[in-house]
Amino acid sequence: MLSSIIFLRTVTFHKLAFHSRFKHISTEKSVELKRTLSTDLPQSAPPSTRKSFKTTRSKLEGEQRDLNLKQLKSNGWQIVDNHDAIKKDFEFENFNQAFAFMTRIALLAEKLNHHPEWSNVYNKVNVTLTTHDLKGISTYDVQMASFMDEIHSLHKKK
Ligand SMILES: C[C@H](O)[C@H](O)[C@H]1CNC2=NC(N)=NC(=O)C2=N1
Repeated sequence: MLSSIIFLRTVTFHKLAFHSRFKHISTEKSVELKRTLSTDLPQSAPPSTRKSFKTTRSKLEGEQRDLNLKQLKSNGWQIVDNHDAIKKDFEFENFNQAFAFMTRIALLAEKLNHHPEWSNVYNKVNVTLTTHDLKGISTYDVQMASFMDEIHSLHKKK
């Protein structure tokens, strides 16, 4: 009788110890993972871009197009001749940083169902953005470009 009580107390103690240790790690890790994988723009991003992911997808035309392309050009984006797209080459400290950038963008691409045309060689990522369904540059391309510039500013070559 006594031995079974001692046995049960021991088992209970180890269970509680395991749970609290595992729970601590999982909470900490899950918070870190959430932050790393977030597709929300960092707090440093201009408030306007943070809200813009809620907008619908529409092809840029007229004055809206001119204003947005002017802003993108000032951030180093170029218009691709022969097809309505924007492009930019990003450089990072190393491959790890380049891949971390691509991982963040990939999560946004899946969230928006809007995917970049891109290539990566070591610490460089070359990006072209256009909206195939609309055969041109859309609001999603502008939002993705802004997000790329914001994430690049966190990882870029010092
Ligand atoms: C079927 C799928 O939803 C569509 O092809 C999506 C996927 N990702 C996309 N990405 C881009 N850049 N343009 C699109 O038009 C597009 N369309």
